[in-house]
Amino acid sequence: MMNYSSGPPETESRTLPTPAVRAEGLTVVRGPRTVLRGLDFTVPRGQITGLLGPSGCGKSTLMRAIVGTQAKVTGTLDVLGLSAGHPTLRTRIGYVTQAPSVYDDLTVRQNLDYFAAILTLGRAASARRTDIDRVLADVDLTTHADSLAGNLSGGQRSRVSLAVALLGTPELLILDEPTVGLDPVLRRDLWNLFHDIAASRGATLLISSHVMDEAERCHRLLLMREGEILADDTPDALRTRTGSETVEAAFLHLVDEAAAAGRRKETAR
Ligand SMILES: Nc1ncnc2c1ncn2[C@@H]1O[C@H](COP(=O)(O)OP(=O)(O)OP(=O)(O)O)[C@@H](O)[C@H]1O
Repeated sequence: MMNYSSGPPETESRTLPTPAVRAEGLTVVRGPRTVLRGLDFTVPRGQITGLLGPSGCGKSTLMRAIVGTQAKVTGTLDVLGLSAGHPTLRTRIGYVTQAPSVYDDLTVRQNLDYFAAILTLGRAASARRTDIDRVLADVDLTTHADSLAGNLSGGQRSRVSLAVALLGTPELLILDEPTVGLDPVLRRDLWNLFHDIAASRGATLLISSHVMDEAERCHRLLLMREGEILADDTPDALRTRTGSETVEAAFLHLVDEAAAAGRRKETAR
């Protein structure tokens, strides 16, 4: 079983003053529904934190709140020591949504140049080119730089989206289900890339997934269900605490535990 719970990122997080994300009583209302209910958690710096839970539990909503694009957010939500949505966070956070934001009729390099120009208005083309060459190498797409995005495979398109997010050398990367629909080899390659990014530049990655086996690849986990955090721990600690072989079994154990606690509360009324 993979174990990413020890090593340099842990050491780094202990020496840095503030967590990458700190939430207290975080609540989000969407339409008539309270989608996130009073969440308390932190995301440590320099590590990969997996945000896992079933479809519809509120992962994307939480990510949007952290990035600052979600309305009706109450409670405390600090990101890199500032209030979520603070204008100076714009270049310090990279965000990849579920739908790859790539223009099919542009080449990979043209896509990156377009987003680089938006990110820092008025920047010289030669400076943009340096950044573009760097992120192309980061995601291993240098040889596809002049291919039309529309002709790329699903995994390659995901890597173009990731390259866009890496343009500003972000301290915090928020990746919403980046491996969905990819084959096992591409998924493994992308996870290796995420670990490279965390290790080589000390970046913090918050990665959502509803595939529980991806949990084993994270340093820490936030397990969510129905708008609440069920657990905030390392994969090892979760397995040990619940006496489970896998994070999936630990998750199911916690779901049963929460349901039993709910029933006890009802009976006591
Ligand atoms: N615009 C909206 N108005 C009202 N409710 C919404 C809106 N968008 C999403 N929701 C609800 O908010 C809840 C959380 O949605 P969210 O997309 O955050 O979940 P998720 O865990 O990311 O799901 P998935 O894994 O399927 O992407 C869902 O129950 C959804 O129906």
